[in-house]
Amino acid sequence: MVKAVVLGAAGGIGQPLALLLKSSPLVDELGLYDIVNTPGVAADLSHIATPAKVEGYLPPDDGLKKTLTGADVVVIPAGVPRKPGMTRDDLFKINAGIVRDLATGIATAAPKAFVLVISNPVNSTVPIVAEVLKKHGVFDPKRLFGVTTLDVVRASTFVSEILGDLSLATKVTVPVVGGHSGVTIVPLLSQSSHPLPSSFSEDQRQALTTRIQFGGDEVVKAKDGAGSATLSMAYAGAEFAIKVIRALKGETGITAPSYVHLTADKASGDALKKEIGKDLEYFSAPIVIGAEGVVEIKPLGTLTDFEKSLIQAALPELETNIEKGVSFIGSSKL
Ligand SMILES: NC(=O)c1ccc[n+]([C@@H]2O[C@H](COP(=O)([O-])OP(=O)(O)OC[C@H]3O[C@@H](n4cnc5c(N)ncnc54)[C@H](O)[C@@H]3O)[C@@H](O)[C@H]2O)c1
Ligand SMILES: O=C(O)C[C@H](O)C(=O)O
Repeated sequence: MVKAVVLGAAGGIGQPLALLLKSSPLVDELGLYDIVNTPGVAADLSHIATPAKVEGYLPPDDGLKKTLTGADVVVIPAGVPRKPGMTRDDLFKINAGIVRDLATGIATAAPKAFVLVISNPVNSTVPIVAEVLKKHGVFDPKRLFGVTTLDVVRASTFVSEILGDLSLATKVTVPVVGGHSGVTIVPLLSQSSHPLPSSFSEDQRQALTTRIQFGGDEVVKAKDGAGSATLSMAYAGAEFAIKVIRALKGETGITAPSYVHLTADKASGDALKKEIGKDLEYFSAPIVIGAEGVVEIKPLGTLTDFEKSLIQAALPELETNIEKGVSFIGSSKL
């Protein structure tokens, strides 16, 4: 039996994500929580002829606790999205408190659940969840995941566009490492499963890298004040959540990208710190997931000089973002 929960389930990401989870035969129970509209979303989804039993709760009457009780996987897309001109870090002011409060609920009602954080700024919200769980004495770094799948989905799509064959998009894999904001998003195009054409110039490589790093801004601009990526994020979030559920159910060797605490697997986490030359607490990389959570953080491997420079450019911002999340909980009363 697998119970999946979406916190922020009535939102732009939450609704299509809940739909995709309800569509999966791997989900037996689906708990939906938001500050608005979840009874309606749950009633609507509950008519779909798939096995998952759906329930929706609002804050009154211990709604968060009721949603989380028995959860195996909790996905968090709660919080405000960007408008044009904003950075993800600009969302910290509002989203940090939302994520803190939801993490407090998880710490008490579902301390063993796998927690998948979508809310931005991911580089800081993941540390916030970790610090809350630590304060409650229930932090297991193997079970906490920042969702960076959308960066990898974008890289697959953009590379397959360049290869002139969108049908390749589901087959092309490009590791994207670092974090989830601007320059902290580091695509490793040299490791693409489908190499770029040999005629591809350095300028084109730079432009493609920038497009992957700032893909989110493309959507924010196109939505023109109405929010950021929701549908592609729901697709990516469901892809990641389903992989986690398959691992929970005992499937081995599942690999997925995620922004994780580097003690989640000490040996490979330490090796990665050596590769990047910095003692960072969190980093995004392809990871192997098992029934207990993170099994291994994959090494970056051989990088081009350009990719090495991208990693170096990412580190200061990542460090600042992590510290901001950690100190927010350090100073807050739970
Ligand atoms: N990790 C990624 O790759 C990625 C991609 C896209 C968007 N995001 C982020 O996801 C978040 C949500 O984006 P969206 O477009 O769905 O926004 P949205 O405004 O459409 O939906 C957010 C939902 O969160 C709910 N919410 C607010 N406070 C809450 C609380 N305390 N408890 C429960 N629910 C609460 C709102 O009622 C709303 O339904 C944003 O922070 C956005 O930046 C991350
Ligand atoms: O760009 C955003 O603010 C949303 C999300 O992080 C994305 O990458 O699309």
